[in-house]
Amino acid sequence: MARKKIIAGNWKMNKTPSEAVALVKELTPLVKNDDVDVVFCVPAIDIIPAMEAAKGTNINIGAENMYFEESGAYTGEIAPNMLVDAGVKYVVLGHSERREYFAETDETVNKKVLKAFEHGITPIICCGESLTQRKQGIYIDWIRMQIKIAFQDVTADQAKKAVIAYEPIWAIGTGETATSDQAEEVCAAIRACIAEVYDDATAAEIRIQYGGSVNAGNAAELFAKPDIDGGLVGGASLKADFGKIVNYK
Ligand SMILES: O=C[C@H](O)COP(=O)(O)O
Repeated sequence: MARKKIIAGNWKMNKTPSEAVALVKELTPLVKNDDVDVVFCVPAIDIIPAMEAAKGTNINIGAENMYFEESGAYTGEIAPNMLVDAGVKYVVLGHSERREYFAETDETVNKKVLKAFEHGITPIICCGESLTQRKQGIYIDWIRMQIKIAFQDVTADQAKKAVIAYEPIWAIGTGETATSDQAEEVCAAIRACIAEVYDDATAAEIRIQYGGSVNAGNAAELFAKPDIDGGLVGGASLKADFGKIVNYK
């Protein structure tokens, strides 16, 4: 069975609620494509208005983060059942910006992944190496470690539904995209790692995205690779270009 592509925008810390509604409306006619799962991961305050604006369209609204506790004294955090109640089906977890600026670790990412599955939310689990790690030639080992920890105690049935986003840190927001061969090498290694941890059937089903300066000009080549099942798109998801990325063929 062929894997359905999943192309997600990660808006990061951009767009006020009213701007979010306007952007969803602007992009709605441009991102129609039944062959692709389309997700807009938006700031927490934008989730409800964006969800309302996306009603009746093929756009899924996702979150950019979530906490791993159910409720309580965690000022500023968003609980999983808050996302569920708002209709959220996808959540980005372990983005390199969360790891760099907000001290997220592989262990907290794992807790969040388990909690997302417990609540029926599909995690988009981010991994990726720094430029130094790439130059040192240790990037595959690094990413395998990130994956193994992120999936600790995750069952094969859950893992099949997960989405992994391979995002080399040196390619994020820099305009420097990994070549399609570089991206495919790592996405294939991630799939092999999943096969080792689980089995071939799980590896065949899990979807792996590439993220890092994806744009309308490079999406088709990246998404044509056998182990790349779509993209996690930052900057280009905030403009009409996102329509071209979703309709890359
Ligand atoms: O989550 C998305 C990535 O960080 C990629 O961002 P970018 O497309 O702006 O490079």
